[in-house]
Amino acid sequence: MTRNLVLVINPGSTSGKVALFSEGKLISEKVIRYTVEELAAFKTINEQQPFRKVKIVEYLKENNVRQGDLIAVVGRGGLSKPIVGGTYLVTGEMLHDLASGEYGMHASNLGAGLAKEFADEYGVNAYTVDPVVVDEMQDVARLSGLAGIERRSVFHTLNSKAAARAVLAEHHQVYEESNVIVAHMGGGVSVSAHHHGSVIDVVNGIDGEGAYSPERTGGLPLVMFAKKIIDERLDMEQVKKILAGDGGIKSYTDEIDLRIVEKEALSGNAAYRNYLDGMCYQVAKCIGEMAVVLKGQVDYIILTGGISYSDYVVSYIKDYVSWISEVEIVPGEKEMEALYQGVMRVLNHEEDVKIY
Ligand SMILES: Nc1ncnc2c1ncn2[C@@H]1O[C@H](COP(=O)(O)OP(=O)(O)O)[C@@H](O)[C@H]1O
Ligand SMILES: CCCC(=O)OP(=O)(O)O
Repeated sequence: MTRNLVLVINPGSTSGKVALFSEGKLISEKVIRYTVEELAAFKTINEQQPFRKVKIVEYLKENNVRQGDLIAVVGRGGLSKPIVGGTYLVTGEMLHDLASGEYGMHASNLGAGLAKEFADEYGVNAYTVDPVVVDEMQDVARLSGLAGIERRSVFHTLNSKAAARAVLAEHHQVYEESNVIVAHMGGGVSVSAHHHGSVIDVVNGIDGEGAYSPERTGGLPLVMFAKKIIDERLDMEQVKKILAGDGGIKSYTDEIDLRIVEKEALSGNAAYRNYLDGMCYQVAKCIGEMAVVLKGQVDYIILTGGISYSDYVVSYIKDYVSWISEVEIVPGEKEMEALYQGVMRVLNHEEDVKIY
C-alpha cells in the first residue's frame, strides 16, 4: 500500500532541512547541519550536491521509504530567471539555469536538482514552489537610477507569502484582497510589499539593498565601496562574498549567530548593542519604505524568520513602525509546509502546474 509521501528538500547555506508529509500531515522532519569544515571541502555550491544527497539518502533509510511510497518530491527553488509565483515542474532548462549561476549562487540553487534526482529514482515528478526569484514587481520599482542596471525581485518568497496567508487567515482576511508588509529576518533580510496577492516591490535580500543582516551588508555608501573595490583590487567573487557572506553583523563581530550577539549586547557590551540596534533600525526603515509603496494602506506588518524569536529585536522594530499598522510576529519559517502545500495544490488539481 502506498504511503502517499511527499519528500520536501530545503537546502540552506549552512544546513539543510528534509521532511516527509502525507495526507496533510508532517510525518517527520530533520535538520541536517553541516560544519564549516565539511562545506569548506567544496570549491563551489554545485559540488556540494552529491554530499548533500548522501545525507538525504540516510534520512530516507531512517524513515524506511521504499519504491512506491512517494507521490512527489519538491525542492526549494533558487536563483533562476525571474518568474511569477506558483508550483513549477523541475525541467532541464531550470536545472541548467540554476547550475550555471547566471542569476546568482545560493544553496537553494541545489533544491530543484536534488528533488529531480530523488524523483527519478522513485519514478515521480519533481517540483519547486515560489522560488526566491518570484517577480511580481510593478514596473516603476525596477528602475535603479542607472541605465543598464535594473532592480530585481529576490526575497524569501516562500516564507513571506506563507506567513502573510497565515496571519490573514487568523484575522479571517484573504491574501488576494489585503495589503501586508513582510520583513523576513534570517541569515539574510528581505522586506516585501504584498498588494492584493502580488509582491509589487521588495527590499532585495541578496543583491546589496536595504538592511544589513547577520551575514549581509544590505545597501552601502556606493562611492566608498567602489573605492574599497579599486584600492583592494577585489574581483567579482570577493565582492559578492563581502555583500553576502562576510557583511553585516559578521563584519563587525565575526559572528553570524544572532543569539550570541544579542546575549553579548544585552550583558553590557555597548558596541555589540549598537550593531544589533543598527540592524533593527535599518529593518524598520525598510518597512517604512514598503509602507510608502502601499500608499499607507497596510493591513499588517509581519516580522518573521529566525531573528523574530528575539523579543529585543521585535520590540525595537515595533517601536519605530507600529504607527503604520498592527505588527504580527511569525517566528521561524514555514518553508517546509509551504513547499508541501504548493505541490498538493497541483496534485489535487486546485492549481495548474507551471512550466519554467
Ligand atoms: N531565539 C532567537 N533569538 C535571536 N536570534 C535567533 C533566535 N533563533 C534564531 N535566531 C537567529 O536567526 C538567524 C537564522 O534565521 P533563519 O530564518 O533560520 O535563517 P536562514 O535565513 O538561514 O533560513 C541566525 O542568526 C540565528 O542566530
Ligand atoms: C533572499 C534570498 C533567499 C535567502 O537569502 O535565503 P537565506 O536568508 O535563507 O540565505
